[in-house]
Amino acid sequence: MIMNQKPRAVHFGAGNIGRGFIGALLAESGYHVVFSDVNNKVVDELNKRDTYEVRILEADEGSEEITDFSAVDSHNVIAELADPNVRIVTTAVGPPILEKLAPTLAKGLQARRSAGGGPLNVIACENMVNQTQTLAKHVHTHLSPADIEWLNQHIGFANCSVDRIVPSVQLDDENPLDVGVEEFSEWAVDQTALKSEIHPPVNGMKLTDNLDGYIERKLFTLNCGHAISAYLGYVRQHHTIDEAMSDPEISRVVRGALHEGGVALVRKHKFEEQDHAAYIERILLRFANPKLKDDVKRVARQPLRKLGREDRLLGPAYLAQGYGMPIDNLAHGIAAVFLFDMPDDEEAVQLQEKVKTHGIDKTVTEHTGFEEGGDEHRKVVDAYHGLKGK
Ligand SMILES: NC(=O)c1ccc[n+]([C@@H]2O[C@H](COP(=O)([O-])OP(=O)(O)OC[C@H]3O[C@@H](n4cnc5c(N)ncnc54)[C@H](O)[C@@H]3O)[C@@H](O)[C@H]2O)c1
Ligand SMILES: O=P(O)(O)OC[C@@H](O)[C@@H](O)[C@H](O)[C@H](O)CO
Repeated sequence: MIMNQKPRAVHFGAGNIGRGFIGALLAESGYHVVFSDVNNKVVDELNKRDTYEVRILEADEGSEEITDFSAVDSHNVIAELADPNVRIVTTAVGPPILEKLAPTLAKGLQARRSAGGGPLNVIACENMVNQTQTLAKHVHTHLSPADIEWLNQHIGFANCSVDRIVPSVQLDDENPLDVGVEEFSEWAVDQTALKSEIHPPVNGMKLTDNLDGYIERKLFTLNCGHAISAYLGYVRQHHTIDEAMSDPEISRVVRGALHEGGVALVRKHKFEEQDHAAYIERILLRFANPKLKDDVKRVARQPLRKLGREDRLLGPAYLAQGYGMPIDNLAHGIAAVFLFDMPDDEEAVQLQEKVKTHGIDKTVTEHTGFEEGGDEHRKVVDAYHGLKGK
């Protein structure tokens, strides 16, 4: 057992958001952060070095120095999870990875139970609705009923919404761990699901009992506009999001889509109209940040996930439709997803194969739920043909 009195946090996924946001906040808040990653190169670098920098990529550049971290590969993380000094477990690995990570987390929590370890909270910081609950379900499949009972009493699984644009940019720094981020950040956590107080409190973590509002506002606005700018950017051969947003045709569609979804979000969550309009404007400015150099391919990654019914494109489209609002710009953005032809993205390859084999009409129906002959289906397919011809 590791006998260090300092509170520890285990964070799975030492990538962009792991090093650039969640891990950095935990370290700044007084935790020793143990990163767990399957990438041995990152694990070695994290163990070799004492610090890395989080560089703010804005007109007024600044940087934060992150210290007090170590790293383990997934085999050694089980002992870490049993350590009573570990108070919080976070992930930022990508939604499809949570199922793969679950057996290890289950073993670690079993080891914690055997060691008589105390409560802790698990928070999956992934861009998808209720991912911590999804992780909990996967973990349960690897546990006995008695373990699950113990888990229900001692381990909080709290959903969250996490927002900070962290591009995959290789900074020309000497330290490969350095990461570039935008200044803005927001991390909202469902406090109703916590099983123990988060102590020490994490700077910048907002505890809320209205998480649904935060999740939908962020996913259906920031990620919606981001995705549309990326897919249209790809079609119109732009390389980065800021470049795409400087294309008047793209920025018009993105702004239009955010307002279509926005009207519905304001109604559903009873947001103040003016506040939401300001939220949209702030997001458009964030996209235009030329220092981020955020690759359209990163933002467009995994198009099948992004076409999920509760995700950033169809989520706001169905919401707007439900309130009888038009969805012309959202449909335009959705159409562009079917043109994302990226050989090194497995989901893009699958989608392109479907379009080739079944044709665009059927593929749109399968992935959007819009019936052939319906207004929404026609809008998406017409926009697809219009974009394809460009
Ligand atoms: N980058 C952003 O701007 C941003 C912002 C908010 C939320 N997110 C979300 O955060 C998550 C991660 O995104 P990212 O941009 O940091 O991706 P990334 O690819 O930079 O990082 C993911 C990391 O997870 C590691 N990993 C993969 N499988 C693993 C496993 N089984 N165990 C431990 N580590 C594993 C990878 O090696 C990689 O280091 C995604 O869900 C994303 O939607 C990203
Ligand atoms: O991470 P994804 O693939 O779900 O989405 C790509 C980007 O839109 C996303 O990473 C944003 O940069 C992030 O959500 C900002 O908070």
